[in-house]
Amino acid sequence: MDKQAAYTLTVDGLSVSYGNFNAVQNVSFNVRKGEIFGLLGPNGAGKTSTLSAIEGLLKPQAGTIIVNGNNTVSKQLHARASLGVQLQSTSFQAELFVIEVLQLYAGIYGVPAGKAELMNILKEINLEGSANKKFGELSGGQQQRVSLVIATIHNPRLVLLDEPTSGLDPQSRRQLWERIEAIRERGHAVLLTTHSMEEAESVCDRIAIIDHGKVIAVDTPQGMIDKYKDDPEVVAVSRRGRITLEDVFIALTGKAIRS
Ligand SMILES: Nc1ncnc2c1ncn2[C@@H]1O[C@H](COP(=O)(O)OP(=O)(O)OP(=O)(O)O)[C@@H](O)[C@H]1O
Repeated sequence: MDKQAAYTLTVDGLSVSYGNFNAVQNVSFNVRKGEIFGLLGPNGAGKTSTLSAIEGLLKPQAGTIIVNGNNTVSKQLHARASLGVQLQSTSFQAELFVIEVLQLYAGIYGVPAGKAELMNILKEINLEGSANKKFGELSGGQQQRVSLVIATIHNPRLVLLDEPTSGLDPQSRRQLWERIEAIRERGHAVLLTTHSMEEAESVCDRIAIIDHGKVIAVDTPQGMIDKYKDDPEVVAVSRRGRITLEDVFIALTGKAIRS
């Protein structure tokens, strides 16, 4: 297998600007088939801008993005069809019943699922009892569970998740990790952003740390800990006597809170 075929996503030399401001600068990384890849970075680092460029919502100033073999510019529709994106819950119509939201998106993605199959999907996320509630009546975490199943309803090769577990209770977060791992088991890939170092260590096969629009490290979570564990700055920020991914992250990106 050639190298390119092993990758579900290739981002090469990506730059994104808003006016004169360069939010993403020459960012490159690959996500392999069957891999959960985490993009970590402080507030404003450029994570969402990177995801938006991969989704095709932002036009990059420079760089190439290949999704499942399709260039996002020259083969935009093919690239888009290989992608599942978790939408913010505010993107859904609050007045629709939950089952109708699923019906709507199954239709948009051309998934031939009848009511019984959609009810099964709701059962998987323990929301079968809410099928006839309005979407806007679900709690934030329940809405998030629905938005994840919608992102994966067409079985896409690459799923993009922007802070998928923020606001979820521990039970829902564990269930979501399991659903993300099930995507990997199908040989499909996940690119997620998170501020939870625990989440990155628990579910990500590899991570990239991005800061001020640039990738500063790419490795497995353990590989990153091993590489930096003796670095004096990492040791200095360590709080618990053993080096964690959070210690490495803070030492690499600095202690200052971002404006
Ligand atoms: N539409 C926009 N117009 C102008 N600047 C923007 C726009 N969207 C993002 N930015 C800026 O680009 C930078 C990167 O933002 P981005 O949302 O990609 O960061 P992020 O890493 O996702 O941050 P967070 O962790 O806070 O979600 C920030 O400085 C932000 O202010």
